[in-house]
Order: sequence, then structure tokens, then C-alpha cells
Amino acid sequence: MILDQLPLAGAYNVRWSASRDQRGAFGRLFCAESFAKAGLVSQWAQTNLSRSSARGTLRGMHYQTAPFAETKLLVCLTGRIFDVLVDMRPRSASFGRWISLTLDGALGDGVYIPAGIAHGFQTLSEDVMLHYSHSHPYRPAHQAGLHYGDPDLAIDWPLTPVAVSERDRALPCFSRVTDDLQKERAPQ
Ligand SMILES: Cc1cn([C@H]2C[C@H](O)[C@@H](COP(=O)(O)OP(=O)(O)O[C@H]3O[C@H](C)C(=O)[C@H](O)[C@H]3O)O2)c(=O)[nH]c1=O
Repeated sequence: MILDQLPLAGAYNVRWSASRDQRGAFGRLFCAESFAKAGLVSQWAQTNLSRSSARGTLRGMHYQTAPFAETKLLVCLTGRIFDVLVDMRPRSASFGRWISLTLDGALGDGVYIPAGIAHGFQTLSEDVMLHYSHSHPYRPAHQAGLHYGDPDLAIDWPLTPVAVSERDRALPCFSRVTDDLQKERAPQ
């Protein structure tokens, strides 16, 4: 796999550099040694599989709060998604900035999402399957998120969102969440 730094510090596009032959293709999605050498998380507490049926399905924006803030390695297995990362790290130069990238299951595209980043995606095709590796276990009490339609973030979703969960519809806007985070940014 090939790690390409993204505009948010510590985030990477993880490209599947497969060996191809007459049978098809084979390649690594993750390597503890390579990830540790690159200073990335190299141990996972949990993996998840996410399946979305309809084109336009929107999930997010999610993150876990401390002490269960999690790093994620997401790999697109089938279909295509518009993937979005929002920097929630109070001391980051890109605090409050969002970036997007398209992940294609046919290419085995992945993204490495460091702790402190809110993550969400919208499917660009039907029948999308994603594989998640999480650095920390799931803790419902530490589940947090941002509203995908936050006017301050103005995330440029490519399609009209469909199949948004009630939980995601009720998530707060960035300005409400960051009041506390801004206090963290203030010089000590
Ligand atoms: C993450 C997780 C969820 N669940 C349960 C909780 C809900 O009853 C159900 C669906 O969870 P949720 O609605 O959070 O699933 P998504 O909306 O797809 O969230 C996921 O997609 C967004 C974009 C992410 O980045 C999150 O890391 C990931 O949680 O599975 C578990 O039982 N274990 C788990 O580890």
C-alpha cells in the first residue's frame, strides 16, 4: 500500500498497490511494520463492516471523545464514496477545516483518519461496502458528531442525502461543539 499525506496533518490516502496477473489482483491493505515506521497507529482494537444500499446514503459526521478518541483505517471494498474529514483538533492549524476524497472499491482505496477528526461519507453508487479498523473499542457514551449540513462547515455533498439516521439528523453544529474546544485552543 502507498501512503499519500492529505491536507489535514496526520491523515493519509492509503492506496492499494496490488500485484495483478491473469487471475486478478492481490495487495496489502495494512502492514503493522510499515505503519509503525511511518509513525502511524499499527494496532487495532476493533474492525467493522459497513454496508449501504442506496446511492446518496450519508453517514456521519462521527468521532469518539477522549479517552476513547480513535484513529480509523477505512477501506472501500465495493462501490464508490465521497469521504469527508473535519479537523476537530483544537491546536491544529487546520482546525475547523474539512477535506474530501473519493474512494473507489474497484481500486481498494483507503483513508487513514487520525484521532480528533470527525468522519463521514456519502455513497456515490449503490451497494457500498466499507471495512473499518478502529484503534479504540466502541464506547456509546463517547460517541459524538457534527451535523452533516452544518452551514458553517458548508460541506459540498455531491448528491441529495438519503437514508440519514435519526441520530445523524440530530447531531449539533460545529459552532456549538467548538465552544468547549476553543477553550482548549486558548493559550494556557
Ligand atoms: C461503530 C459501532 C456501532 N455499533 C452499533 C451502533 C448502532 O446501533 C449501529 C450503527 O452504528 P452507527 O449508526 O454509528 O453506524 P454508522 O453511522 O455507519 O457510523 C460509522 O460510520 C461513520 C461514518 C464513522 O466514521 C463511524 O466510525 C462509524 O461508526 O451499530 C456497534 O455496535 N459497534 C460499533 O463499533
